[in-house]
Amino acid sequence: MPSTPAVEAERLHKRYRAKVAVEEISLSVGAGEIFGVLGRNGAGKTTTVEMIAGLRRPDRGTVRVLGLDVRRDRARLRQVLGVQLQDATLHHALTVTELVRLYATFYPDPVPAGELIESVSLTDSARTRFDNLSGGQQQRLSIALALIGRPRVVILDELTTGLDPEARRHMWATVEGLRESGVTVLLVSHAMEEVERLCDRVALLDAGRVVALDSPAGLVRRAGFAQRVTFRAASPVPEGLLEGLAEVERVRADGDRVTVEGKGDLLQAVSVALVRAGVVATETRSVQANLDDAFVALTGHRLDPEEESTR
Ligand SMILES: Nc1ncnc2c1ncn2[C@@H]1O[C@H](COP(=O)(O)OP(=O)(O)OP(=O)(O)O)[C@@H](O)[C@H]1O
Repeated sequence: MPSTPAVEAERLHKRYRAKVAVEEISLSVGAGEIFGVLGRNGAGKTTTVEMIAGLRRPDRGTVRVLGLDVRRDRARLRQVLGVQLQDATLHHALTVTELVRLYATFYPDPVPAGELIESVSLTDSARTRFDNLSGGQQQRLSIALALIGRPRVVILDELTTGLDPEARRHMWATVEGLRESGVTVLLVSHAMEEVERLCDRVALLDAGRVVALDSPAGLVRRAGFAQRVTFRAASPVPEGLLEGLAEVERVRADGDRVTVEGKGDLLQAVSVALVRAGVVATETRSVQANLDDAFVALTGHRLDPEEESTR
């Protein structure tokens, strides 16, 4: 990691009247990283990135972006930092091209309008008013506007909330393109799939604190979670057969339904052992532990409260 981090936030604290939104948060993001800030609604994600962007004053703590003090060096910050926040208030009566041209006037060397619009696949809608764009198109435009000044650091808040699967994949490709051009991305999300796919490292936030910070794979590992293979056995599984495999940590049987937890290539190990023992397995499923499982291990609750009762 280079000596000057792209983003360095130390011991941030923010209270709104009686409500402490951010208790104490410290983050250091390396240049060129895609860094995820993941947590449930209300965990303090938006407040944190607003303080990092210099848009909200922390009650305590400091923030530097590319070595700049975000409160004191605002003019210089504006030239290196692009921000796409939730509920961006844009001029709704302007067309895509008009908005891009307006924002271009804020920067010394803006990306040419046509190129920028093309990069977020809005060329066919260039003459459409903001109001008449779909949700996904509005999101893509707000990202384009965050990128117009060729920023070296970009903050994206709830990138794909409310988008359909195709628009979401499109947005992910846009972020992957940023990685290729060396831009540092701070990505706020409560969608673990998005974070797992895009981010080099992730800070898990809960109740205004960082509860864990690691690569997505590292977080899942640190939570001590296993892969699970489940199947129905047509005949009894010989005792000790699965327990003896190096990949297996735990075996549970409930009638003919067997659940095996373990590591490595568990599915293959279990399948081969069953075939060799002449046991026919049906309805075989393999599930890998994910960030949501890690979040449960660390905080005691799921990322998506609606899923709490269904898993
Ligand atoms: N301007 C405000 N005034 C009072 N309380 C606020 C304000 N902004 C946020 N809060 C509260 O502070 C807490 C953290 O909010 P914040 O928006 O930072 O969380 P978040 O993790 O980004 O959530 P979401 O995903 O819902 O945006 C929440 O309880 C929220 O209700």
